[in-house]
Amino acid sequence: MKISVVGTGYVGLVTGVTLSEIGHQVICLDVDTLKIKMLRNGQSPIYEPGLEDLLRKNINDGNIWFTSSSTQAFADSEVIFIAVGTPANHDGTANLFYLEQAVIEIAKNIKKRQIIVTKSTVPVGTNQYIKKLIEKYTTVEFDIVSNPEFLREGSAIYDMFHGDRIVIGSELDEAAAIIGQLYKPLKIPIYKTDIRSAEMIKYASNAFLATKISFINEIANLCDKVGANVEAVSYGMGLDQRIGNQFLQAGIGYGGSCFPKDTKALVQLAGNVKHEFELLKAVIDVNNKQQMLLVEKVKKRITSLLHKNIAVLGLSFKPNTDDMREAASLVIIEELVKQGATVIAYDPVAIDEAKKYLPTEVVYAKSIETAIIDADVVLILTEWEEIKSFNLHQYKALMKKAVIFDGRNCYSLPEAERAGVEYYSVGRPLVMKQTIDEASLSPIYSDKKDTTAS
Ligand SMILES: NC(=O)C1=CN([C@@H]2O[C@H](COP(=O)(O)OP(=O)(O)OC[C@H]3O[C@@H](n4cnc5c(N)ncnc54)[C@H](O)[C@@H]3O)[C@@H](O)[C@H]2O)C=CC1
Ligand SMILES: O=C(O)[C@H]1O[C@H](OP(=O)(O)OP(=O)(O)OC[C@H]2O[C@@H](n3ccc(=O)[nH]c3=O)[C@H](O)[C@@H]2O)[C@H](O)[C@@H](O)[C@@H]1O
Repeated sequence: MKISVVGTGYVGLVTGVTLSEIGHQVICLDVDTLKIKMLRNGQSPIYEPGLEDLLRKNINDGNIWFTSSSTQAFADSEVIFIAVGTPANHDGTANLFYLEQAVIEIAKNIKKRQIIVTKSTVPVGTNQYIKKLIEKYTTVEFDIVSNPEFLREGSAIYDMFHGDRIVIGSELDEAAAIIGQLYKPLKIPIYKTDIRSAEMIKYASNAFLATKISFINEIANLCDKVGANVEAVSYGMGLDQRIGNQFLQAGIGYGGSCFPKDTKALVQLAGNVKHEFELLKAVIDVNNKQQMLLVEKVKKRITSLLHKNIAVLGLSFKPNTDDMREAASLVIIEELVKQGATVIAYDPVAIDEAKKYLPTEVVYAKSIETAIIDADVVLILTEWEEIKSFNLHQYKALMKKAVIFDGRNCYSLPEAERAGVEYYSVGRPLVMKQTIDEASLSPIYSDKKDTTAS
């Protein structure tokens, strides 16, 4: 099939490359000419495991092309996928500016009947709006399909080939059948529904996953106070198949380009129809507090952050991506810098991207070793494999005193105990075996016994 994809970001590029891999002829359009230039040279503008190899293979096989010309992009297309960004406005509503621009370009340039598929995450009712907008600019016939995307960054290619479901929202069985057929080689279950329900499935799914995370983070905070271990708790909960073991990893809260914006957009959407989504508001609130929790623990431990060297390991919002959008590290590092600390940051992949977002005072290290060597305290913010597998004994060997605040529970407690480090994690008991300079230590968990007993 001849397919056009509008927007070559995480979703557009991965979709385009996947569709080309399963036998379609794909042309991708982006207004960012630099991206198009890189893509034509077989270079992926984003770090996504497996993406660049698949991109090059399909460029060489003549299955995928890149352009910044709308005329060229829609000259032969039968199906057009829209995958432009829908970021949050200041008030939390979805910003549809890029979508509107893309839709107008499509409407002005299509010459024959098309199926226009919305992959971008859009509020319920947007596809209906898109339909009306297109009709303003063209008399060419077209059908609208909502086909929300569920891939995760860092495992996007895997997810495209192994997704749990493909949701197709359409008012016309024929259009839904064509899109279903297009995806057939992926052998992923297809769920066909109406357009509004498809739009809602996307927001409800992200909101539910965010709820699971905030829930387990609240349990973790409670575990901290009553002396339980959240790892054991989430494992025990997850054994119940009705609960499931995924998305119960406690930490410093969710970040990324979607959970934060989509939860806010759903609250706004509910507000528009005079429905107070109290539960989701609490989920967002818990997440905002969770991001700062580690800093509060550090402050309790070393009293003042002024002139302290703080090593931060991991900057991206999750491992295996260089995406810094709404990463918890942004909020945490900004606070550390504000309090007068010197931040030495390390990330295996995201440093170049991080520099665009972080305060200029931040110093970047080329390795974990160089980041921690002069540090008073280490903060682990992203569970990259390299960080998780870094030997705990190295902290002990390299730092004057190994004080680690692990926001992602990367190490087991016995491991930390054996290494003799002072180890704070999320929702798990403190490990503090080494001899501690009492003068610099305030009793962060000194009330724990009392609380447990009460
Ligand atoms: N990033 C993710 O993991 C996922 C994102 N989504 C949704 O997919 C949509 C896209 O997200 P991302 O890929 O992360 O965005 P992105 O910001 O990475 O990419 C968007 C791309 O669209 C291009 N663009 C903007 N206006 C354009 C226009 N008029 N014509 C052509 N290109 C244009 C931009 O230059 C950019 O390259 C959003 O609605 C997002 O919520 C859904 C599932 C997963
Ligand atoms: O709409 C989207 O953009 C996508 O949003 C998420 O994908 P993504 O944000 O790429 O990554 P996740 O793996 O979901 O992680 C999101 C955040 O939650 C955090 N998280 C995740 C799981 C967990 O148990 N605990 C936890 O704190 C991660 O560290 C990360 O900051 C969803 O998982 C995708 O299905 C969806 O398509």
